[in-house]
Amino acid sequence: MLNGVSFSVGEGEFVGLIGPNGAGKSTLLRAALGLVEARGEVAIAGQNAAAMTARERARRIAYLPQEREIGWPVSVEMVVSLGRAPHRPAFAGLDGADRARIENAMGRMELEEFRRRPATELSGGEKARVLIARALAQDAPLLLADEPTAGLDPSHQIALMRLFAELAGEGRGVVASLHDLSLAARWCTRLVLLDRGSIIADGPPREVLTRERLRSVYGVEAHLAEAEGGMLVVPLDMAAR
Ligand SMILES: Nc1ncnc2c1ncn2[C@@H]1O[C@H](COP(=O)(O)OP(=O)(O)OP(=O)(O)O)[C@@H](O)[C@H]1O
Repeated sequence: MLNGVSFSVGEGEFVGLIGPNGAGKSTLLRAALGLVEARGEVAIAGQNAAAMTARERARRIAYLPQEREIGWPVSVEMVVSLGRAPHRPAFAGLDGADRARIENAMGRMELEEFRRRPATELSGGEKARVLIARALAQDAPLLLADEPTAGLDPSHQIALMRLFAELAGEGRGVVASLHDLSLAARWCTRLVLLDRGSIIADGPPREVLTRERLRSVYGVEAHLAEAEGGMLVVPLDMAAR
């Protein structure tokens, strides 16, 4: 459940949605997509999202769900190409521009060598990259990603955060829920901290991530440090109750 949550994402912002398990991060992303009933209004570029068709919304918002299941043993290339569906008339084939976007998305996620493999036969992290590539192929101005780094190795985690920062730099809005606070602090332009369905803090990473907040919201003692490229947040132990 969310209580009176209100926030907006501007072009060029890479927002990290952080907070403990059950804080409401997924619910907030799903409410923005109209997947859960929400009292209130979701506007995209000033237009009411509830009044849009699913196709119209999908052209404006790409979504990476938390679940990484791929139901059918279709090829990686086929899964990624589904990202173009909202842009094509029903039953129409892919045109050159669609193919270029699919290739670009697969290249960015380093999936070329997997293109003919059944997506169901990949490892957990590889599947995650396929689903991220599908969301990239959707080429929407707003990208909502639910725990996009879950299951990725350190190199692919950094590559993903770098890519999302680049997408924001190109003028898109990116919102990603994250549990790795160092990744969030180093790559996001802004953090929104949720706890029990409410926004506790919203601002630049250094302002949001304080030792006191990590103690009161996450219940952990953490070491905060500066390192090359930004802040480090290392949870050390449970906070004393
Ligand atoms: N379909 C649902 N029906 C009822 N309650 C739900 C449903 N989905 C989630 N909730 C509840 O809403 C709250 C927020 O859940 P949500 O999945 O948004 O948390 P989260 O911050 O994404 O957590 P996590 O870090 O564990 O993924 C939780 O208390 C959860 O039990």
